[in-house]
Amino acid sequence: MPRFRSEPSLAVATSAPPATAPTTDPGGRTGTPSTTGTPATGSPGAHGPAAATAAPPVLSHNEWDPLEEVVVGRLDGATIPSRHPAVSCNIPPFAAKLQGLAAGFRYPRALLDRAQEELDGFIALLESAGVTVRRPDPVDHRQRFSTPDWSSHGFCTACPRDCMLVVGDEIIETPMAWPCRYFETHAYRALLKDCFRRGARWTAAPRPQLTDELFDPDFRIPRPGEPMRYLLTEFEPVFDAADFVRAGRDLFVTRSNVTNLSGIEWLRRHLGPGYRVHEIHSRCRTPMHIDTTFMPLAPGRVLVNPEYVDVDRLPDVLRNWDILVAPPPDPIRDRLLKVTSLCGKWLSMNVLMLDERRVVAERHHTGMLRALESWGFEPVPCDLMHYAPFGGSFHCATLDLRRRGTLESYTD
Ligand SMILES: NC(=[NH2+])NCCC[C@H](N)C(=O)O
Repeated sequence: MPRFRSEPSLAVATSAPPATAPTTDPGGRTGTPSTTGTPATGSPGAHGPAAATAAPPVLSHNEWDPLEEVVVGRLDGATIPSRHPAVSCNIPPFAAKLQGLAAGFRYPRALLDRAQEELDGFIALLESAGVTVRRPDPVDHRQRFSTPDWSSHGFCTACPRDCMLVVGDEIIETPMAWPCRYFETHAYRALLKDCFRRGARWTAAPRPQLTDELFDPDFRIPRPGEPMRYLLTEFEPVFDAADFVRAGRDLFVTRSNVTNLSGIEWLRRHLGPGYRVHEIHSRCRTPMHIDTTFMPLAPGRVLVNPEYVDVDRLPDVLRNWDILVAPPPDPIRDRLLKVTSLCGKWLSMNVLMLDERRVVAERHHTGMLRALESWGFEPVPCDLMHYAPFGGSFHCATLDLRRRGTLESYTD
């Protein structure tokens, strides 16, 4: 039976100031042989360029090992998404109206400037913590593109978390359901090719057709109390990377309006018997992306959204985990932000772990900062609230390329 509201001490390596290397390089049963993290561990300059020659370009097994290199999104060229049922059913109703009117236009300066200022601060914070920051190339997302079946404008590259999934030393481009995101990974081609050249495994899931057969024409958002419904059919596999989170050999996924069961099955088969993929049922009626619902923060510790997750229905593998119930988000009063956010209020949960103690969290959400502290984490407050019109916060805005650690099972 899961325990609730754990005491601070559990499962956190209680050593050392967080900036130093972890005391144990968890003497794992099953490290990936070619990539044992040992050489760089403990050397003072392990984060810096000096270590770059030895470091594998892509290696990240979970959401909490010490972060060494990360991709951070970019706002340049951001364009209001083209009209599509997969877009409008996943964003708050008022923002959906505005989006319908302004589709294909650039985001207004008023939204860009304040988000950019916060993004710059976030990047500075990561760099000051010794993390190498990589960026996508700037792209003009107003450009139209087409396939034989449809055409669309682009969207933006604010959220690298959504279009690429890192599992161990592999980086997977995911088959996204929003037509406006079809070519999103092109902004990362220079980065991907560089990682490939230096030894990463680079994969793209089968490119979806995104024709009408994928979208249920009778779909409407279920009312409270009605059974859950999803926009997507099983016409072909689609998924966003951000519907998955990683905890070593276990991955957790939410089925959503951008991730269908075929998409989950594709990834399960692709990863093979070395991994287990567990579904987390979300009660969110417009589900899209797991990282405001279920966020593993440390070995055996997961932050859950009490509105979306029924803690009594979590997969059995979590029975020995600490279930940390997220406190209510602090209300957002800024009207412009409220009507333009593409996200719900639970972005307070969208935190980024620097290691299994230090957690970058939104300065505005004081309830969350306090809760993290009471659970024994060290919150690092930062501002990124005005990024919400572009699709997320700290977790969405990043993609960890390298975290120092080995492949472990945390559920046995
Ligand atoms: N990786 C992301 N872009 N996550 C954003 C999660 C947004 C989520 N649909 C919400 O509204 O709360």
